[in-house]
Amino acid sequence: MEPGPPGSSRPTEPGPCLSSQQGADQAASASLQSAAGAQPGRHSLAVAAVLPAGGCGERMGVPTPKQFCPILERPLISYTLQALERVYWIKDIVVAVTGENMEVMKSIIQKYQHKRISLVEAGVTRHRSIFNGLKALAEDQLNCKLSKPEIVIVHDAVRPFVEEDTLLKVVTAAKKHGAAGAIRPLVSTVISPSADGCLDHSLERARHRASEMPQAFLFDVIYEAYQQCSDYDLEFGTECLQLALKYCCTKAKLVEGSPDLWKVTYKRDLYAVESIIKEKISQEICVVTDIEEDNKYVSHLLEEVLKSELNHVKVTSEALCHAGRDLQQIILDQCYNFVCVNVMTSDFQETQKLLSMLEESNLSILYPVVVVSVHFLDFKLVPPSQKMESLMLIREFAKEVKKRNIWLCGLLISYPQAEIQPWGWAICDSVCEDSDLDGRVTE
Ligand SMILES: Nc1ccn([C@@H]2O[C@H](COP(=O)(O)OP(=O)(O)OP(=O)(O)O)[C@@H](O)[C@H]2O)c(=O)n1
Ligand SMILES: O=P(O)(O)OC[C@@H](O)[C@@H](O)[C@@H](O)CO
Repeated sequence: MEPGPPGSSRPTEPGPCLSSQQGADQAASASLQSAAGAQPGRHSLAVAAVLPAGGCGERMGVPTPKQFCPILERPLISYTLQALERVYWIKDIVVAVTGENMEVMKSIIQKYQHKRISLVEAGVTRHRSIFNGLKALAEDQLNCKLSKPEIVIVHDAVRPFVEEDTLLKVVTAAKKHGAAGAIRPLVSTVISPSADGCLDHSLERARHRASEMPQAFLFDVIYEAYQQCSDYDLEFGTECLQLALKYCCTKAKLVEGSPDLWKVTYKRDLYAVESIIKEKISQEICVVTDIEEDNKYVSHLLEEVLKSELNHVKVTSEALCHAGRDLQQIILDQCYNFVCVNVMTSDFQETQKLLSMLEESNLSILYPVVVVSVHFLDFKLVPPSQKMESLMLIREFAKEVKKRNIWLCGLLISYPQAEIQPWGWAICDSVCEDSDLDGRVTE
């Protein structure tokens, strides 16, 4: 399932469009329309976005342009596209990529089912890439399916953590002031060196801010600015707000942005993005079992242990049966971590049912889903050799489902039937298909 057309249900958290967020989105849209002077239902504000993604990522120091560097096996730009797609009142997203990366970009759009995306050729500088995106929106080009928006958002493709409320703030401010941009407090003090490489003067840090993204403009303002822009500015400029001021006398409204708005520039930033994403999608674990009394008892014990061990994580449990309607809701609410309990059985039937449901939901298109298949076997009834042999079958499952971004591992708990305690897991043998799990399962 992928993000739907505007007005459809939208997820509140990152991930495919699975959960209904109609109410909150309508509230946001109403807020946007009313604040922008437009009337809901009568005159909706036409908003589009331009994403410059034509750089080579020199400072990243790797062969792959940073916007295409993988985070949890998915290109960085796909996270940014998904963040913008969650905002259904952005009607078009124009991405500027180099000719050599056009096919790569098209394959990303297809694989992750991105919608409302149009591609234009990037320029040799960021400003030229942005200008090319604006030209596509200005209906300057023949048979172009895009229409000119009232407001255009400009957002770097390498800033994946942009939230709807920040976009709403800059768009609302741009409607009123002609231009708006997100800012953040400076971390380091800005200094000005003299010609001989010594300190000439420093700026008072408290009186200055870092210019971030997103930025938003009345389309006519920023388009006019780019059309008037000198070659020098197009070549060496880094600030769109400055172009609006210099060429259109438009003073941008500055909007305080959130800490996560930073631009991925150096290699360390990739590790930070991965860590933040893992944290976002590790907020809930669902313990899944069938309705057998043994399983329900063990499932309850397991849930209690997880709740006590992982107090920052929401732990829920659901029965796999009842046609899975309850579990469907858990999946719709975008839980990405599942523990499937199998007591005195190692045929993985429950786990297979869960895997099938997860594959049907398309939940793992955008983020990896972790499934831990836990097998409680009474070692007096099941000889050790047989228990490990049956568990090894899970490796084959794991290889197969990994292709669909589902990370499966097995945990065998051998115990004497009478001794299973909420805290006492006797002997654990685990079979993990992929070491990447460590960052998710053990947290
Ligand atoms: N000719 C260019 C240069 C940059 N960008 C885009 O502008 C955004 C911010 O630019 P920056 O962080 O400087 O990206 P790079 O130029 O790729 O990085 P570097 O300066 O390290 O090469 C990025 O999404 C980048 O892809 C672009 O569309 N066209
Ligand atoms: O110069 P770079 O292309 O690295 O980065 C562009 C940034 O300057 C820009 O995204 C913000 O400062 C807001 O304009």
